Amino acid sequence: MKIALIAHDKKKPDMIQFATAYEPILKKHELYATGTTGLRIAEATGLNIHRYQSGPLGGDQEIGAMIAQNQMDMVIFFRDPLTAQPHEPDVTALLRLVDVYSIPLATNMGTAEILIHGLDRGELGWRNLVKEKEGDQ
Ligand SMILES: O=C(CO)COP(=O)(O)O
Repeated sequence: MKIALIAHDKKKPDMIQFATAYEPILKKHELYATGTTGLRIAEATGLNIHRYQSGPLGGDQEIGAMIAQNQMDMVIFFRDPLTAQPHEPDVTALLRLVDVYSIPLATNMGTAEILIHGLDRGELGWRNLVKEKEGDQ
């Protein structure tokens, strides 16, 4: 499965904690991240992670483009609900595409834990069916 990991600055410690705790599960999947989040995760863990641009420089949009091509299976995006972001329109656009394509999304640690356990139990298998169907068209 392809998983996007994104965290706003004040939520990066949460993301590091999450990626460290679930490294054994995450390492079985293809990981993508916005620039700084990806760098921090790579520094803190042994995870191999494809890094896009930093969020404010277009990273959210790059991940959005993958979603638009049905190439992303799960998004874990620890947003900071208390700080204004200069690229808020990009954040909104990414979250909109997640809903357009019914991609499982966690915006906080509580939901991320549930998603990652579901992923490990193989509960995202339906994504392969969606992708196979897309390929048929
Ligand atoms: O701003 C972000 C998502 O909107 C995250 O970007 P960085 O991972 O580059 O800090």
